[in-house]
Amino acid sequence: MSAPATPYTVGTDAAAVHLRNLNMVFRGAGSDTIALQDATLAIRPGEFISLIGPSGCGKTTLLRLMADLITPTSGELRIGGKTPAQARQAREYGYVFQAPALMEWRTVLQNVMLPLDVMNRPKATRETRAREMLELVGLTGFEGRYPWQLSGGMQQRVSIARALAFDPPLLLMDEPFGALDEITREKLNGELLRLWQDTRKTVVFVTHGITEAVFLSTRVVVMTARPGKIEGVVDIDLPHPRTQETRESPRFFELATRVRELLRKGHGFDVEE
Ligand SMILES: Nc1ncnc2c1ncn2[C@@H]1O[C@H](COP(=O)(O)OP(=O)(O)OP(=O)(O)O)[C@@H](O)[C@H]1O
Repeated sequence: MSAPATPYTVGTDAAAVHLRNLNMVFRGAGSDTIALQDATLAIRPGEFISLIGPSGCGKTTLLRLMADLITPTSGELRIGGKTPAQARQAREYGYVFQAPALMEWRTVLQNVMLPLDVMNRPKATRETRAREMLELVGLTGFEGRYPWQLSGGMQQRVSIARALAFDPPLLLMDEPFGALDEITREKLNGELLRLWQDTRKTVVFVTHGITEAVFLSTRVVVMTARPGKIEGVVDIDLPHPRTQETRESPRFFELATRVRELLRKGHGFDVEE
């Protein structure tokens, strides 16, 4: 276990995501908000990284910067060696939002096919690919349903299938299971891990849940608010495959405690030894 003061770094080209001294300031009428200050991090291809921290610490801002939805105030950001704008054009990432954001008038199959329609992929391959993705997330048999006919967990699986449809190397996930009950969330955590192992995508996952972060990740990035900063990084050395037993192991408890300590430190609380 480690929480290096300077996060792991690799050469820009080797990293799936590389940020160096990244800053994001939102200019307000009266005051500015430093949403992200001096963030440096390199994410290796195939890693599962969770971003955890209190409300307002810049987790979504960091994800939006990676997705080229906003432009940094200063600093460097590369996605697979490309600028965020180049990466967006090259469709390097899929984005999963907190709310599934499905189109109500399209069936499950049509929702998953949507990005392929937009990209004008050959018609014959669109449906085959969408069906494969639905199988991957365990929704075979539900192709003809409409989003409103599905549970929240199933809707979120459809949005994951949609994000994977064009096979991006990077998956950006913003609290995808935040609105779900604990049991459904644990089930989807297991499914997401299996999917990650099958596809070897790089995943950047925003969460408020310590156990969720520890269970899923190769590393947990702990952030603090006002200004938004990376407080520390915890390596998660739990073996795979991870199961219910993993959650109950002493090592799991130790790692969760380490993440919790960093969160408390960021809040300015005393850290219990
Ligand atoms: N478009 C914007 N304009 C002005 N301020 C913004 C904007 N987007 C975010 N902020 C501010 O930047 C800070 C970081 O916001 P961000 O949404 O990244 O936090 P977060 O860690 O994702 O929070 P939460 O856990 O509540 O989703 C907050 O203070 C927020 O109010």
